Amino acid sequence: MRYLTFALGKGRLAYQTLELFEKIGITCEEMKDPNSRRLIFTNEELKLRFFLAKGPDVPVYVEYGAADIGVVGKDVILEAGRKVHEVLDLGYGNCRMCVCGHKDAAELLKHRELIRVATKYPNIAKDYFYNTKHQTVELIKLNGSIELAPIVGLSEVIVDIVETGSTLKENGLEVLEEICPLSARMIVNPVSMRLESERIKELLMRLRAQVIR
Ligand SMILES: Nc1ncnc2c1ncn2[C@@H]1O[C@H](COP(=O)(O)OP(=O)(O)OP(=O)(O)O)[C@@H](O)[C@H]1O
Ligand SMILES: O=P(O)(O)OC[C@H]1O[C@H](OP(=O)(O)OP(=O)(O)O)[C@H](O)[C@@H]1O
Repeated sequence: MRYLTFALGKGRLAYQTLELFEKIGITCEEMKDPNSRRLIFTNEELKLRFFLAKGPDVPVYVEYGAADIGVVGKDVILEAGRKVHEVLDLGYGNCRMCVCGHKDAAELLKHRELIRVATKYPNIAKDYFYNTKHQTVELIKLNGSIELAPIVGLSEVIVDIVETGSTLKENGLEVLEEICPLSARMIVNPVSMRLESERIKELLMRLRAQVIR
């Protein structure tokens, strides 16, 4: 039997992903050691391999088949636009992709003015403004602390993740429009889906039973 390989997004989602796998009897204790520099972990008994990767790299590993399965946020899947099958909403990492800014920027959105939009997610922002809203905007790609942009005058609005809303509140900003809800998702390589369909279906069935609870 060949190994099934999993690419798991590092960061916020990693702990809950490992917990979920543990619930269905897939354990990888070594992965939890924060001091380990080891990159890939094997469960010989179940013929599984796991590795943690930066979120945006997960769909890349899965599209190329270097990983059969990936777990990553919906935001990353939408932004990456890779040829992967999204098979399951895992029900954690819930947040929203939103257009945010100072209250008065709502008028600029309403009148579809040519505004600057700062974001870590240019593809999601472009799709929203051009295809959903039919509004021409100037996109500015940033890599973090996106809320700074409207405060220092880099842009009128931002497109970013909102979870509790406290980052916005503490910086005098608010949600102006909601783009879509987000959560952790499981993705599968299309070829693996066919070649390993029995193993993947069984895994999905067991995961679904946990997710619904
Ligand atoms: N408050 C939140 N902020 C950002 N992401 C969140 C939040 N809540 C849930 N998520 C989900 O968790 C995923 C991973 O978030 P995390 O912050 O670890 O990654 P990241 O934003 O790529 O981090 P970094 O840029 O620091 O590497 C996101 O892609 C998103 O789907
Ligand atoms: O609604 P909240 O609960 O406040 O969460 C949302 C904030 O968290 C994320 O930032 P992150 O902590 O990943 O840092 P970053 O801005 O450097 O990416 C996101 O980009 C928002 O800034």
